[in-house]
Amino acid sequence: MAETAVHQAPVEPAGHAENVVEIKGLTKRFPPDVTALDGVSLTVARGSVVGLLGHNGAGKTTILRHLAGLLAPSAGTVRVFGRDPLEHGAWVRRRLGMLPGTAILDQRMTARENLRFAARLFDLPTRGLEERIAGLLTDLGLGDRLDERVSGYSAGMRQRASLAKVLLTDPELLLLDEPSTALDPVAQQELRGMIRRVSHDEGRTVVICTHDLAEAAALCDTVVILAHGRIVAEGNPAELASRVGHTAVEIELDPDDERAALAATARRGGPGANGPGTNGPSAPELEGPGRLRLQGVTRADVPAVLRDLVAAGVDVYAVRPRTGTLEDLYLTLHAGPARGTEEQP
Ligand SMILES: Nc1ncnc2c1ncn2[C@@H]1O[C@H](COP(=O)(O)OP(=O)(O)OP(=O)(O)O)[C@@H](O)[C@H]1O
Repeated sequence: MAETAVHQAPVEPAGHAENVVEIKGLTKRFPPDVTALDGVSLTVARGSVVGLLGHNGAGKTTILRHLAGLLAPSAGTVRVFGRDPLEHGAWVRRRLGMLPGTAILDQRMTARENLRFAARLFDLPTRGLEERIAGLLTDLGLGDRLDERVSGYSAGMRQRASLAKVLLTDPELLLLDEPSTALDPVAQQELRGMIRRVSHDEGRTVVICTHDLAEAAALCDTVVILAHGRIVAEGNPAELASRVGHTAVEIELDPDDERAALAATARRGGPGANGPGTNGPSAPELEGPGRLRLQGVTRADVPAVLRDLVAAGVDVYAVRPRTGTLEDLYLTLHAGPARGTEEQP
């Protein structure tokens, strides 16, 4: 995509602040009684890819809307390229590209026409524009479909054309709101590859909201897990997954012995057994016929677990420790109390 960048619009660079985004104590209340964000502090380093993860309603999109200067904080501060996006809305928006969850293409136009129209709205210079539009769409795999109406595109093609439109202004910061929702696995994979290219290869900073933990693990340098408008965990995906550690054990046994095995292992584990800050499920679970999973059990507990099983007359065929994943941490963190019932920090 580097060859298309030479035709970029002459926007004065945003400066070299190390953190492209700095959010401090951001709280957002919507009347009458919704607290969408509750004291969120977050920095996004230049060139990094940060994923915002969380259930529906956790506050992810509300963060993006503050970054784009579309919402005013109830409390706290937001800085993008060192400036307040409310005060310097046009300046900030000129340097960021937002792919919202909603459609941004006119279905009646072709992809090429959509980008030409956007270029006029953004007042981009016409010199080299046609080559840039064709180059962007080609780079995003739409080279042979440029002149087809968007209404005939698949969901994956529409998302790629939308990304091309967002990249038209050569933004330094990309805000992507669940870009691969509703895409099939192949289209998701393709879009992910393209996001990786425009972020890591081209050095853009990216904030991406996603429900897809595999996507977060594959794309993000840092993952921020939100629950009820607060950050509950933050770190790089591998580091976060390792917090869960080898705290689960999978036991293969005779399916006829499942009930006895559940009874024999029921007292193992317990709240907090998964490590500091976690309160995950600890009851034994059947993962499939003859496959029992014990959460909150470490390697050191295995001999005692086996003794219990043998005493209960259970035939054990195999015991495997299970490495923690980002998904384990996410599920563990979200097993916490519902909004409004949690303890205040
Ligand atoms: N304009 C608004 N008026 C009232 N409540 C709002 C408004 N915008 C968002 N909310 C509420 O704020 C909370 C956070 O919403 P937000 O859209 O940020 O969540 P999200 O994490 O992006 O969820 P999703 O994954 O469903 O997109 C929700 O309870 C939502 O209903």
